[in-house]
Amino acid sequence: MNVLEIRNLTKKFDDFIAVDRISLQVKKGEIFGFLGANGAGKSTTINMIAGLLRSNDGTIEILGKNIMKNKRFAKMNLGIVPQDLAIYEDLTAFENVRFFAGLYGLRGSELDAKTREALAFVGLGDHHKSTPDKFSGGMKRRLNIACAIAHQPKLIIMDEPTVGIDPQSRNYILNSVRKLNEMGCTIIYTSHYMEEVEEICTKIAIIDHGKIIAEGSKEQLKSIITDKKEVRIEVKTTEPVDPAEIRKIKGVETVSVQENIIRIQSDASINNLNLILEFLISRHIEIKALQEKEPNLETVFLTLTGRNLRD
Ligand SMILES: Nc1ncnc2c1ncn2[C@@H]1O[C@H](COP(=O)(O)OP(=O)(O)OP(=O)(O)O)[C@@H](O)[C@H]1O
Repeated sequence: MNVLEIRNLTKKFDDFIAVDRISLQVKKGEIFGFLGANGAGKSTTINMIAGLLRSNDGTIEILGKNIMKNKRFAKMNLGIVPQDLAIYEDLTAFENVRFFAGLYGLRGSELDAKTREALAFVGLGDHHKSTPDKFSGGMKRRLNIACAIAHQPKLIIMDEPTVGIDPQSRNYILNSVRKLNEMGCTIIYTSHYMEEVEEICTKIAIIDHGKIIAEGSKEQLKSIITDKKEVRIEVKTTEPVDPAEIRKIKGVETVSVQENIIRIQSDASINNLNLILEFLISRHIEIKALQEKEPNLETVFLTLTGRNLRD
C-alpha cells in the first residue's frame, strides 16, 4: 500500500518551475530519502504535501486519499519536522508539544499522555518543564521532532533534522528515526548528509532542478555507476597538487582535493593506479595511505548531477 502517492506535481513561482511534474510513491514501512542540492525543490515539494503551498498541477494522496479533498484526514496522518525549528522559546517543552499535538486534533487526557510519550521518546522527559531557550541545538531539534510525532502520524516527513548539531544528538535522532520506523511509521527523510541517507534509507529519490532524476534502493542507484572506480589517497600535504594535472592522467574523470585527501574517480576499465602514483611521486608528494573505494551515493550524485551535494 502506498502511504504517499504523488502524480505530476508541479509548482511555478511566476515563470520559474521549482517542481516539475514530480511523480513518486512511498510504500508503507519505507524510510524514503529525498536527496537534492540547495534549491533542487525539496522544501517546495514538502510544503505542498503539508498543504502549506498550493500546487499548479498534479495530485497528492496520503493513504489513498487526495489531500485537498480530505484535509483533516491528511493532517491527522502526517507529521512534519520542518527544517527551520518550529518551537516557541517562551513555552515549556511540554507546552510546545501539547500545542502542536492539539493542532493535530488530540484532546483532553489523551493529549497530555501522548505529549508525555513523545517527550520521553526523544529523550526530553526530564526536561518537560524547561523552556527551549536553555536547550542545546540538538535538544531543540529533538523537541521539534516531538512536536511532529505526538499525534502518532502514519507518515513523518523530516526536512534536514540533523543540521548543525553535535554527533551525540545526531545519533540519537537517527536511532529515533529507526525506532519510529520499527513502530510502523513510514518516513521521508531529506538530508544534505549523504552518509546518513545511505545509512538509514531503504529507498532514495534524487531530485535536481525540480525533477526526479533517479530513484531506487542504494544498490540500484550504485549500479548506475558500476563503470566507475574511486581511489582515496591520503598524503602528508596536498600543497603542490594541481587537480587539473591529475585530471590529465589516462582514465581520470573527476578529482577532488580536501585537506590532505585526494579523491580520484576513474573509468573502471582503465588501470591507471600506477600512473597516478608515478605522478604524485614525481611531484615529491608523500603518500601516507591509499584505499580503493566502493562507489557510494556521493559518487552517484556527482555523476548524475555534475555537482557535489554540498556545493
Ligand atoms: N516563494 C518562492 N518564490 C520564488 N521562488 C521560490 C519560492 N520558494 C522557493 N523558490 C525557489 O524554488 C527553488 C526550489 O526551492 P526549495 O526551497 O524547494 O529547494 P530545496 O531543495 O528545499 O533547497 P534547500 O535545501 O536549500 O531548502 C529555488 O530555486 C528557490 O529559490
